[in-house]
Amino acid sequence: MAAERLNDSPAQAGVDDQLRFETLMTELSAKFVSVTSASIDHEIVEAQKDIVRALGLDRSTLVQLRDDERFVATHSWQLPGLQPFPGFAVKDLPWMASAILRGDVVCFSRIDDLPEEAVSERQVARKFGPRSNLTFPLKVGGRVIGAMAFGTVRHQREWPDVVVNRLRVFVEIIGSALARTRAEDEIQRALEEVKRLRDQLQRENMYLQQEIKTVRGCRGLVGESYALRRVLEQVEQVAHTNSSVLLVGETGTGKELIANALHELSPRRDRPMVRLNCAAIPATLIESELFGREKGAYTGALSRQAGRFEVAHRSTLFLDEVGELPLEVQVKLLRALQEKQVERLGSSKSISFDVRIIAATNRDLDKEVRERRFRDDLYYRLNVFPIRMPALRERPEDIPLLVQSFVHEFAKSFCKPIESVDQGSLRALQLYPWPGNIRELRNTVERAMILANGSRLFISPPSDSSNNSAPSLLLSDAERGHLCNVLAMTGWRVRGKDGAAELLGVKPTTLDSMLVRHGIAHGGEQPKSLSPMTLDPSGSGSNSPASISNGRRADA
Ligand SMILES: Nc1ncnc2c1ncn2[C@@H]1O[C@H](COP(=O)(O)OP(=O)(O)OP(=O)(O)O)[C@@H](O)[C@H]1O
Repeated sequence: MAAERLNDSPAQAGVDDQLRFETLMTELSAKFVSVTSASIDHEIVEAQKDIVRALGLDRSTLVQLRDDERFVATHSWQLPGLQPFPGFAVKDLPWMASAILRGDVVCFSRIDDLPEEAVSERQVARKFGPRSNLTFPLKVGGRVIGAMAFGTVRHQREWPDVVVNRLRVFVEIIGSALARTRAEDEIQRALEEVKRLRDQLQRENMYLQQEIKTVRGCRGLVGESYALRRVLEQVEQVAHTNSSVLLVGETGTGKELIANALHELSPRRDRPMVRLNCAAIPATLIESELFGREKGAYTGALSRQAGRFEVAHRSTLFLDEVGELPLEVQVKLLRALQEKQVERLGSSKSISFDVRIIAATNRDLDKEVRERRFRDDLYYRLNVFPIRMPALRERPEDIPLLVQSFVHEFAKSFCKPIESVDQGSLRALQLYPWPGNIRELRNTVERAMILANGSRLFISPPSDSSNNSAPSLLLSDAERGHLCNVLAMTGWRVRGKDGAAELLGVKPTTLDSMLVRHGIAHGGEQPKSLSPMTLDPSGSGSNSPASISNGRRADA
């Protein structure tokens, strides 16, 4: 057998056998350089088998030191019929354990070769073997983590230097392979943890995005008037299309909120809506804001800048105050919308975009077109789906709900626990024409909240409304105002003696339909503003307008 020959002196050893052993060790070493963590355990046992057979041994065992101070056999191979070596506790074989932990090679051909102090080792070896043994410490990153042993239990043998040296190198390679695959496992575990955290973050992100949408979407809109519900129906109809939407209405009526709602309900909601307030940017800069510019495109263009069309690619571009666009920019905007391409200022390269346009204006664009301040072709292009935002005076029944919503908002930020709003104040607010609409109402409530020093809030309508805008001369506004005044006189009673219908000289049913037409109340019901208005003092664990008692919000 090859092992017997290797046992002999080098002079007697067959060159072929030695060559075969060398070849085996080279092959095994090469294999362990690239072994994967999935196959290393199997490959170690296979190598033990090959080495035991090549050297004519009986068994090989790889033990690893565990926290409980035991060398546990993790890989072993032995000839059929032999018991595997079970491993040992440090305290049971102290001489062997400390030799291994020092990093010494333990080699004996006969049990008697063991030193005197190896008392337990001798006893165990006599009882269970081995009769000859060669044990190498197994190191990972310079630290002893176990040992690999080769031995005989049926006969004694010598351990020529060539065998010891080759096996020592091989065990070092096993140690490196274990270190590498352990590190790979660690990296794999770390990657899996990173992936798990990333998935979790993605889920949380989606949740937060959804939350943001909730805040930004229709839910920020308070009101339940017929006029507002009609607007929200239109929003629902057009949101999912790519059509341009033109929002028209007085300042402060909620056009930007509706633009947000349109975007958030559209398939483009995963990307942020891009805004441009055409009135807030000097005419000279609007072009570069819209279309972008190359560095040096004009004096002062110190850097390259992408235009809003590029930024809004696959999303929505909200052009607020579009009626303020200078005529020359209107031409370029129209061309960009027709060609779906822009060129940055200072560049001749065309950049394609896919952008949905929502435009808003508080100007009367029909009139602007007639007076040639707004291009008719651009107007038709933007006015594909017009939505008219009702003025607040057209929907006074929303005022109590809006007031509640704003009171809650400011009560929280000013830390003022308001329990109720004075009913007389609410009626006065409903009679006020609100030229600045909801923005003005919000500012009015904010002012009242700053001045408030009790649990009941009194709110006075702005006194100098005439400074803000000229009174409306429309017959319908005058009629509406008169209806509200008479209703206020009768305590909002429509029917019966001294009711509003009698005072106005009309049938109660006629008054009912007039109230509906003006959006004051529905079907002769008492207007919502008359119901006792009490604010939930605790905020009911939520700061959202929906949590206000009596409060209702529009939800598209
Ligand atoms: N239905 C509503 N419910 C609650 N708040 C509203 C509502 N409509 C408008 N607001 C609030 O009123 C203020 C003005 O709204 P917004 O800016 O959308 O109006 P706008 O019509 O775009 O005004 P402008 O034409 O001056 O730009 C904002 O604070 C907005 O949150």
